[in-house]
Amino acid sequence: MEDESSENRKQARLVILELANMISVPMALNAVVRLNVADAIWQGGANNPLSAIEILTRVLPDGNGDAENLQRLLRLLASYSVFNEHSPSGGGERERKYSLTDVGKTLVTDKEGLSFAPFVLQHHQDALMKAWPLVHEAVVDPSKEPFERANGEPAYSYYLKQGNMNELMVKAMSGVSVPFMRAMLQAYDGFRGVQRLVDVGGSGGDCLRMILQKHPNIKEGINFDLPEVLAKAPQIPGVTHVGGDMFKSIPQADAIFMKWVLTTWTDDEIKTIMQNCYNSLSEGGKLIACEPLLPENSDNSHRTRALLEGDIFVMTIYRAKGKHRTEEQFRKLAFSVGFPSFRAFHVDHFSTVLEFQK
Ligand SMILES: C[S@@+](CC[C@H](N)C(=O)[O-])C[C@H]1O[C@@H](n2cnc3c(N)ncnc32)[C@H](O)[C@@H]1O
Repeated sequence: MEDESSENRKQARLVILELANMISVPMALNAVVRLNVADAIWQGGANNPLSAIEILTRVLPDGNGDAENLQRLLRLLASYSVFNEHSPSGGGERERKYSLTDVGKTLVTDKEGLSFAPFVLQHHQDALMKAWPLVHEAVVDPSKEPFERANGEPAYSYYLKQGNMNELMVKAMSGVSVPFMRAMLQAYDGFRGVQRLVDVGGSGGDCLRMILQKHPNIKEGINFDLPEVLAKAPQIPGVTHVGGDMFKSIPQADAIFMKWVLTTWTDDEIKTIMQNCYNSLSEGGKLIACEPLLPENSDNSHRTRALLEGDIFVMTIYRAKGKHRTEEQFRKLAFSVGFPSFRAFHVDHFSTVLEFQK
């Protein structure tokens, strides 16, 4: 019989209870995003510490709402570094005040109307939430992903049939992709000499717009995505919209850009996409893909956890055999369709630039 009073057992019981209640964390995050708490605290850069009552009067100005319950959410999220908690007079429930940490600031709406908030909302919509109790089914039978089991069809086609889901997806992608692209374009100069660039799965077109701004040598930029997605995408000077299916063919180019596209598909599907890229590239042309890159070793760092969590998200929502891959797995896939040269540029902790040259 184990000694339940030993430190090891106490720790073990604590950790399993923390894990069993972990759902409180993303749902609390989703709640503060729905309430628009980050913008309420930020107030044009003031970021002054505010009590839950003060925040509540900003997010629900009609005077309704429960400040104590808001504070319970803020406390939990302070323990995950989303908010700083200030208790100037050593405690007391009404004394606690909250400001935004660097993590919390990612939820603040910027001048372009973007932030990470739509990504949080996008991940917690009803149709996606319905898939999560079915994760074990991806082990029992991976022929159908949990999202499809729960909703009767695959995620992308489901989004397209629900206009608001498609719009939220585009907004979520822009909010996450724009800051990444700023960092990526500072560190990576592989677009030099490119004249005709196709962005495969370009969504709202932000990535392409930013690449063209930085590299005026690119004379022609093509946003290639599903026609239904492009129908909602804004017109951007210098960018042509071409609707199509990357599994059939991709417009000719001397470089192809692709961000967060390969990850959601199976190995066989990736080979088809990469083969179509290879066929459409001129000799010496490049496929520049930005994808999450899984580390070889498992540990408890933020990076490894964020990438492993994203991997389970892909398995649950997009394809039971779609996944985050290691550098070596990408190298093998690329060689198998004929790309002789491959380089990885580590410009970000989550996504890596993978350059495949024909
Ligand atoms: C995860 S989003 C990435 C969007 C954008 N590249 C970014 O990172 O901000 C994947 C994109 O692939 C597009 N897509 C899905 N299936 C496609 C297909 N068969 N052909 C072309 N694009 C497709 C989706 O519409 C979506 O815009």
